[in-house]
Amino acid sequence: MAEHNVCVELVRERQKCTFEVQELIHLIDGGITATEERREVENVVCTDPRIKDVVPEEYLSHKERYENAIRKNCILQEILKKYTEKRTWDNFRPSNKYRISSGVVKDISPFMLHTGMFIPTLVNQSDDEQKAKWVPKAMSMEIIGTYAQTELGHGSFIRGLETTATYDPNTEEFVLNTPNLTSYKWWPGGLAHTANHCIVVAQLYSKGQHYGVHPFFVQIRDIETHVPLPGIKVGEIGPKLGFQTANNGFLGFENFRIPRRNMLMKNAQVLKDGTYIKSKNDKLTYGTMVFVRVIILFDLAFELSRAATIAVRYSAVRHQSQLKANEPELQIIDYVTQQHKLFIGVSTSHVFRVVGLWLWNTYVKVNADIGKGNMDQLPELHALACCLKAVCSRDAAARVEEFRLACGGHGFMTSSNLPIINGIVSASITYEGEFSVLMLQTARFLMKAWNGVLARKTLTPTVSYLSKFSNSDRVQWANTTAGIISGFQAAAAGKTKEAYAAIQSYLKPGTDYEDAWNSASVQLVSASEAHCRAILCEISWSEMQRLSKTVSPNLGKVLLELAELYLTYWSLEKRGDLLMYTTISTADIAKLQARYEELLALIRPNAVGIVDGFDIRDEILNSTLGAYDGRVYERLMEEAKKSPLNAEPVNESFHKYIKPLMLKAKL
Ligand SMILES: CCC/C=C/C(=O)SCCNC(=O)CCNC(=O)[C@H](O)C(C)(C)COP(=O)([O-])OP(=O)([O-])OC[C@H]1O[C@@H](n2cnc3c(N)ncnc32)[C@H](O)[C@@H]1OP(=O)([O-])[O-]
Ligand SMILES: Cc1cc2nc3c(=O)[nH]c(=O)nc-3n(C[C@H](O)[C@H](O)[C@H](O)COP(=O)(O)OP(=O)(O)OC[C@H]3O[C@@H](n4cnc5c(N)ncnc54)[C@H](O)[C@@H]3O)c2cc1C
Repeated sequence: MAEHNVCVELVRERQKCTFEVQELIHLIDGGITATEERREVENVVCTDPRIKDVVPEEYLSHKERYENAIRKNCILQEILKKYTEKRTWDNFRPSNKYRISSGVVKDISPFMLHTGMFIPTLVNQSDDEQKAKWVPKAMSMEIIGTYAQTELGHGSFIRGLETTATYDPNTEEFVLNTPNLTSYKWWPGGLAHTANHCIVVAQLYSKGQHYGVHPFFVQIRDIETHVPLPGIKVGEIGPKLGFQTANNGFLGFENFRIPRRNMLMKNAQVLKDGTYIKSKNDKLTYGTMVFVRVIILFDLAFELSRAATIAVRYSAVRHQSQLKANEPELQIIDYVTQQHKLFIGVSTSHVFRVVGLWLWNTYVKVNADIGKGNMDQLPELHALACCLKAVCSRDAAARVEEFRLACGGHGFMTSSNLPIINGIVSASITYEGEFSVLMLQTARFLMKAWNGVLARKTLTPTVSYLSKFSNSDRVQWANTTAGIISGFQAAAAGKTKEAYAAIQSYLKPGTDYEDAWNSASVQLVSASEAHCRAILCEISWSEMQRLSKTVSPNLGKVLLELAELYLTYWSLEKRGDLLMYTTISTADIAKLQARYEELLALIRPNAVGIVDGFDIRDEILNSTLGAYDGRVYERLMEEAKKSPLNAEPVNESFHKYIKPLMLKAKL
């Protein structure tokens, strides 16, 4: 980046920085080589002239926008081939390399579900023979797929799906049907006009018996002509709050036949004669969702880092109002209320990344155990993935909205990119398991764990703290990071105990457990949230502490400040809980508040350096407000001039409508 074009405010901010930004970049990427590899890919893609839009995508019609997204994503796939030649799914791990997609289209890629869910499902749910047949074709994009589970009538309640796959032993085929309107698949990304294959989750019937939902590999369009195959009704579901280029679709089947071996058979099988062989655990069918819930934490960390970069750089460039008479207007980043809006979002991005890595490692370990036939840790992984996905997506959406508000009016401009990021992040609260639904899954686990506490059993690692805080005494508070973590655990234990007690109190004679559960469900969600916050605080603090020891003292100090800010911010937010479940006093809270303000001041001089550490190229930020050089006003005007309305000084609607209206007014 040419430093001479950079605005004076950002030059000054960068001079103030107390740590080596490159070191932070390498830490986030996972090493120097990873940074170099990522930058190489980004450089090749972002400098390809075919990728640059002449007309910004938001001015295109819905149809043009999709076509443009497809054109550019095909170029991306072509370029990426060179870099992913040696890649097999076995060596997959979350990486910053994949964020290049945001440098190609501002909104979501129509191929997102192909890589994000179609391939992972083929890899994790097919038997070896199926894998060998399908995975290479999917990896090379010889076939393009999606994941079709949700229907018009059911999304959360998977057992309620209505699409049927009925086995016909005479032809050794499954017959797929969507018997009514509500059984139409609805939502899958890329399903409408992009994919020629999909994983269809359908109710399995064989020999007159119903065996629940199972995944099937289904070709829906002709490979050559792309025309939907006979018996397939497919189309697009229309514009949404975001995800405009994701090509979400609907899909119906009318006696559509697929070979028996198109049922994904790693876990359960249907033999030629229709005999059903049960899976070791029927929840393994839900495996792709667990995988994606884990990966979502990295996506959220990335989207937060984009929004943070935009809002922090803009706040350093923007001047507004005088703090003291006769003095220049302040950079808005110097208002402490602005720092309060910004820095927690910056720190949250780091927290999600490090907790995401911890969750990923847990996922890999549990999956390896499952491979050896040991399912013991699956419930704990499921409970963790559910609450972390739910809480982190909701927090990320709140932080992105705060970043948008922190940019005042300009944050409302599409050209700031904050509205598009907002759409992307808010969708994640709903997809892959809706917030409350997932929180209640974790609550189920917590209720079982509380039964374990009462029976004095040894609990699994992530809930073992419940035993420690099982009595009614308020926990001794200490104004230290260890004290804060312990306070959050005490709150989680207290809320778990109360939700458990609430269920018991609703369980009067004649009341079903399910009704009592429903009556207590607000408290159950609250217990899940508290449990999740305890995990976020404990894991992020221990991980950031560990990382701080692997870097230079200057960077280590910054990492710890960010981690402590996160803990302190949430202690203040949740002071009510802490007052209920610990001995925290108003004087302790005042000390926390003072420390929080101290941390804002400590982070302030490094704020621009810290977001530079996310190392997000301008083409990936896509923002008039957040570019590296800080030329905010020039960019806003340049982008405004691209409005098609500015192509002519007088729009024809004046002569057609406004002038006649004015003339009529004269009469
Ligand atoms: C880019 C955008 C892409 C988006 C894509 C999508 O959105 S794709 C679409 C994404 N769609 C969604 O995400 C839909 C969200 N909905 C769901 O995932 C499920 O319907 C459900 C989990 C809510 C309920 O399922 P259910 O009615 O079958 O279950 P139940 O409540 O009766 O519990 C029975 C037992 O099973 C356990 N268990 C459950 N799941 C798992 C698991 N994954 N692993 C392990 N275990 C699991 C549970 O803990 C319980 O154990 P317990 O306590 O008895 O020991
Ligand atoms: C942008 C986007 C992309 C998507 N992509 C895909 C895709 O590629 N493939 C795919 O298959 N699906 C996809 N989906 C669908 C998505 O997975 C579902 O929308 C999601 O799982 C929620 O289900 P639902 O829409 O049926 O909501 P509902 O379940 O109808 O939720 C409505 C309300 O009911 C409440 N509710 C429901 N059940 C319970 C309960 N048991 N207890 C308490 N409250 C409850 C919810 O909390 C919510 O407040 C996508 C959705 C979006 C928004």
